Amino acid sequence: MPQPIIEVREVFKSYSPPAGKRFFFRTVKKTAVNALTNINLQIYPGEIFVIVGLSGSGKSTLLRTLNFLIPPGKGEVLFQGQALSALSSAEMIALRRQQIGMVFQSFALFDERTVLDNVAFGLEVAGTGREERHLRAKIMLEKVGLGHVVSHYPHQLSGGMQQRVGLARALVVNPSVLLMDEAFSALDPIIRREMQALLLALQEEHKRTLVFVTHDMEEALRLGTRIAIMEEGKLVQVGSPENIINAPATPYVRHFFSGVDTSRWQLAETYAEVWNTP
Ligand SMILES: Nc1ncnc2c1ncn2[C@@H]1O[C@H](COP(=O)(O)OP(=O)(O)OP(=O)(O)O)[C@@H](O)[C@H]1O
Repeated sequence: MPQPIIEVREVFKSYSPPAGKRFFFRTVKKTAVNALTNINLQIYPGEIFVIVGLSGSGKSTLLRTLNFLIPPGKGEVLFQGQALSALSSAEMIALRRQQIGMVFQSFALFDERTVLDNVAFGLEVAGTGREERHLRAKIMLEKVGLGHVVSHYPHQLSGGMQQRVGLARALVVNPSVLLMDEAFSALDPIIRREMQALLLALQEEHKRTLVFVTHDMEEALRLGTRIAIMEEGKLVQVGSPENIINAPATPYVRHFFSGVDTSRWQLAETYAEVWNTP
């Protein structure tokens, strides 16, 4: 068994309640939300680890603990064996810039920068010279099929194209791990399929570790090497797609995947071919 690239040990996270409100001369007490309860998991190099669950089950909170955007209340997260809680703030910034990239649903592009400069941004921050960063950004944009719009601005692109820019921007710094939070959820179904295919094709070429949050079961089955299912802040099952379909650990998991067309997830590899077909 290889060493995990990320390890989560006994992680808990709760959000404090908002201050009690006075209501008809009584103070209404609100209780804390337990967003994560005793999470233990290992993520291995090169896998696409998908986190699924209903809205509010804790997926985004868990994803953000992996790079300490949300530090856990209790427990520890290790990256390549190193406890994140021990890093200085400068080391944490370097880790997020170089090792653990992130792609959001909202694209989060800079409107006033060209596509090329958006993608080159991470390299610029890392001090890479102009010529080299533009070259690397251009190569990455060609890989995501956007070599023809390098001088455009984000508002000139469709949603799918903007998300490809977001992906290129995250990948150009060559992170070991990429965290993706509902990254394709804002896209229409056809574009979403194309993005999934693109991601699988890029993964074929360069095996990174991807941690992908989605509430879409078919997306989880199509992309995931392993799938983690969350329910009310707890991990209820972690396994391969086959394992989860054939041996759901709880009625919740069975219910979750009921009605999903499981014939399609077996086609995952062929999407890479479809993408490469002119
Ligand atoms: N900043 C916050 N303050 C208070 N409560 C929060 C905060 N962020 C999340 N929560 C609560 O923590 C729980 C887990 O939220 P989280 O966003 O991690 O779930 P999720 O599975 O990603 O949900 P969704 O799919 O809707 O994004 C929810 O009950 C949510 O309301």
